[in-house]
Amino acid sequence: MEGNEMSVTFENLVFNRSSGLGGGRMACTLVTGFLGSGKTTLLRHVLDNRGDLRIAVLVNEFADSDVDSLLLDSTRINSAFNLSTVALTHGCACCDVKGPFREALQRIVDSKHNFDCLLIETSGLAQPDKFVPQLEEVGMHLDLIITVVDAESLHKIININLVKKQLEHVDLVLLNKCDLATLGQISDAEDILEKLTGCAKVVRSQFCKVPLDLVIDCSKIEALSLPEEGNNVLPILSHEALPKMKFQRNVFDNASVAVSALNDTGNQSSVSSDQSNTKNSGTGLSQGESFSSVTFQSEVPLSLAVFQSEILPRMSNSCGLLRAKGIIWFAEDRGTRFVFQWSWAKRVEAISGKPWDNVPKSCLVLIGIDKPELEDILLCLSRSTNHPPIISSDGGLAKEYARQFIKLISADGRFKEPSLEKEPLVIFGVKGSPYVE
Ligand SMILES: Nc1nc2c(ncn2[C@@H]2O[C@H](COP(=O)(O)OP(=O)(O)OP(=O)(O)O)[C@@H](O)[C@H]2O)c(=O)[nH]1
Repeated sequence: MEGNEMSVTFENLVFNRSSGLGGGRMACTLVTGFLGSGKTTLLRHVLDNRGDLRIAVLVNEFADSDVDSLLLDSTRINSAFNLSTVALTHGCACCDVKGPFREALQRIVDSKHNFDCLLIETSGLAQPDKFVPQLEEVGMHLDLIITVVDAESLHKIININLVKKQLEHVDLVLLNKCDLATLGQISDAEDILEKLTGCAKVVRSQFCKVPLDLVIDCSKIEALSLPEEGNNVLPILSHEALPKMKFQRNVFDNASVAVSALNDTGNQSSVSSDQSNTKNSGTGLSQGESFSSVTFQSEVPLSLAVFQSEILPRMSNSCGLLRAKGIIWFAEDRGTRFVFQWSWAKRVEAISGKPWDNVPKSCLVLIGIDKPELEDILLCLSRSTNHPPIISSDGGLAKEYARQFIKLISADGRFKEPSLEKEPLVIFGVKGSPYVE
């Protein structure tokens, strides 16, 4: 199915809506699922195809940097609403019941933008039931709990308590990444899900492309007149937006207190880390395993060569890394914003995206079960921002760069033959230019 296809029912609801929200409670859809299963992909699909629906989005991330907001491209979505992004300014969404998450919910309820519904993406390590009381408190109606599942990997993670919990109270399971799974794996996964969830609906998907009325409640929507824009409205919120704050987490049943911290390094790149203990069992994650996250941020570009030759192999060889995601600025292609994704199934994706619309900066989150290993990768990342000096003492490296550059422009008919006489300096000019002899 194509991403922009909407079901007839949904179209009717959107285009013929005449009665609805009124005094009723705002409907909320909670999206949950293990690390890397496709939750953000689902949100992006809904937002890209929302028509004129006003959908508020809250993102709750295990790590403490604003990566999911970056990946969701909230600036673009917000400008479609003609709204500014407002960051949560205190605490962590799912742990601090009376804190910023509750505040954000309240602001969405009170918003004069009259949002049609709210989508909450929970962290890949969160339990959905933790969110329910807070929604009730602000008078929201939890309409649907969706769990996104990686069809190919379900059998490997199904013994993890957290994964079972995420499937406990679910209304709809999106059996995602069906393009990567065999038919056998898909039907095995469906058997597992039937046993675990009982009557929950299971829908196969690729990149979460499902009709929108499956995942959001369109039934109570009324025709909207656009209210005046205000500065304080928040269609996309992410508690990750404040990486420098310290907070406590309590994501898991019996667990866990974690404190985030931020350290600065000398080269304008920074790292932060936090840790949560949980009790899990299953492939790769044993009882008493502890989840950690570290964040790499840098205003200095990374070397693509080092990234490819050192960092990717290190990530692939790591047993403790479960997930990496973020935006990367590479020295070799400074104009392009790369979106990087790495899942624990060792799938790597680096998409060369649009040009930067703000100051270029890398922001990469690593989540895993072996903190020293994560920190080791972090160190490599930090080192990859230390590019070799252009002029070395013997000029050797610079000569090499000069030779490569000469090769490049010699092949381009628009340039005059470059001069090699003053190596490592290259003298060249555009053909017909009066400025260069
Ligand atoms: N091949 C394939 N890749 C997919 C599919 N759905 C999502 N992905 C990719 O899987 C990676 C992870 O997707 P996300 O949507 O970021 O996963 P997530 O659940 O939000 O991840 P966390 O928030 O870190 O837990 C990205 O590279 C997606 O492009 C799918 O159906 N097929």
